[in-house]
Formats: sequence, C-alpha cells, structure tokens
Amino acid sequence: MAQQLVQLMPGQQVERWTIEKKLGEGGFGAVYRVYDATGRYALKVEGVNEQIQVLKLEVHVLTELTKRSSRHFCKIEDKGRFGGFNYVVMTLVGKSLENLVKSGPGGHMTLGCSLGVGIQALEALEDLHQIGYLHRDVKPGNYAIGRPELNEIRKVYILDFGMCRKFTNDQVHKKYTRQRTKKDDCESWLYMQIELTGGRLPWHDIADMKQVGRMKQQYRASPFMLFTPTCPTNELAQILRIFDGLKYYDAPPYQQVYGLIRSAMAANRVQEFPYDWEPGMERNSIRYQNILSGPSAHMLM
Ligand SMILES: Nc1ncnc2c1ncn2[C@@H]1O[C@H](COP(=O)(O)OP(=O)(O)OP(=O)(O)O)[C@@H](O)[C@H]1O
Repeated sequence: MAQQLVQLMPGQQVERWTIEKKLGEGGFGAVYRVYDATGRYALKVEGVNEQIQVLKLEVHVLTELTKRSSRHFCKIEDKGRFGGFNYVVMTLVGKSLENLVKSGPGGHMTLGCSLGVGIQALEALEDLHQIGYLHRDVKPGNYAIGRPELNEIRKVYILDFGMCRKFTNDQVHKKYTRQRTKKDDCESWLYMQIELTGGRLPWHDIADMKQVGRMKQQYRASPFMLFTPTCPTNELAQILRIFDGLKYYDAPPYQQVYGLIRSAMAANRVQEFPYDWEPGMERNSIRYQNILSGPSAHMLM
C-alpha cells in the first residue's frame, strides 16, 4: 500500500531551502517551489519508506544526462535525506506543454511553434536514449518550457523520469522493460506531436493501457485518420512509417526525423520562432499573459 505522502508547509526549511508552495503531486511524492539566496528551484520529495523508490533513479538519470548535455534537462542543485524523506533540488521550469497547448488559439500551438517544440522534445529523447534509458511516459505533461526570469522561454525541458528504465539488448532486460524500446518512446513522441499540432487522439481519455494499445493498432492501418487539417500530414505519415520499420535493437534515425520536420516547416511556409508565448505575439498576448508575467515571474528576492 502507498505510504502517506510527505507534506511540507510554506516557510518550512529543508536544509538551506525554504518551501514556497506545492507545485503538484505525483504517484510517489510531491514537488515544491523553493528558494535560497541564489534563486528559485523545484524540490522533489519522496518518503524513505515508499515501496517504490523513484527519486534515486531520477537523480541517477539526470546526473548522467547533465554530464553529457544540458540542452533539455533540469540541473541538480542539491540532494539528500531530511527527516523521513529523500529530496532532490533541481532547475525550476515553467509551464508544461500540456498547459501551453490548452492556452493556444483553438486549443493548439501554431504549426511552426509546435514543430520547433517537437524537434526539441525528440532531442531530449535522443539524449536519454544515448545514455541507455527509455523514458516510457512521453506526453505533453512531461515536458515544460524554461522560465522567463532565466531567459529560457524558447527552451524545452523533459521531466519526470519515474517510469524510466535502462535499455539493454539482453533478454532479461527485454522482459523487464516489457519489450518497450526506443521505438515506443518515438511513437509516443509522434502522437504527442499530433496533439501539439491540433489533433485529438481517440485514446486521449482512456486510462486502460491495454485498450489504448488495441486502439493504436487499429489506427495503424489508417494513420491519416489521426491527422487533422492542421497537421503536416505527409511528413508525419512518413515519420510513422520510419518508426514502424524499426526493429527492437534499432536506433531511431533522429536526424532523418528532424529533417522531415524541417521540411514540413518549409512546405507549410512557417518558421519555428517566435514561439506562441513570446512577448510581442499579439494574437496570444492575453492567453499567455500569465506565463510571462504570472506567479513564476515574481521573484522573491
Ligand atoms: N523541475 C520542475 N520545475 C517545476 N515544476 C515541476 C518540476 N518537476 C515537476 N514539476 C511539476 O510538479 C508536478 C508533479 O510532478 P511529478 O513529476 O512528480 O508528477 P506528475 O507527472 O504530475 O505525476 P505522475 O508521477 O503520476 O506522472 C507536475 O505538475 C510537474 O509539472
């Protein structure tokens, strides 16, 4: 049975970190906005008696990743044990892609913006795959943009490594990862791309993963039914075919996919920047207002 979640109150101190507010709760613990003399960060906590310990894995993966690349990953500032919980302090990010899609005109991002964000989201997976891990929970809620205070509203971060698993080619791990592969992460990325570009996946509200799997199979025969007029149909269909052709051990051809996304931008005469939530994007100024001047922009110091 799950242990009771750690609850921290505003003003409470965890080592040098002061709790400001709770940002959310995951299956394993909670995330808080905290600050110290140097700025604001995100603090994730997990009870030491939680049956499933995911924080260690998250710390390990983020540490490995930031040794090689920092383009799409939170940096770890601190970690440790405090009372009855383990904690990690990392870069505080801004709005999730899920929120940004909802705030967009018509409930989606403009084409250039969604394709640019999509490239960054796949780069994050490429880096993760390169250190031998699968994410296994690729969705708009697990990506976020950086914060305006850090001049990072053009940067996309990948979050939440709780479902991550090491990918190796041996049979034991093959069983352990339930046969999931880099290809599956890429396929989930493609479905996310459809959502960012205005499509609504038929399995969006279905929680039963087996049923979702069956529906995905059904749509395999006619993937065009997933694409709305706002999607770059040809390129996405080509990418889906590329992913379909991958075998268990194959590394996805990331560069080819980036090329196709760039072709989609050219064919549709759209540019990546500015992103929809950037200042000066007149049509979005009201919808995205709180991203640029909302609570996360008010520094405490
Ligand atoms: N580095 C961060 N900066 C700002 N917010 C974050 C950060 N990491 C996580 N969050 C936010 O904290 C909340 C909880 O995140 P967490 O990853 O623990 O769980 P979740 O993804 O909501 O749920 P689950 O664990 O069930 O997938 C989410 O709203 C997430 O966007």
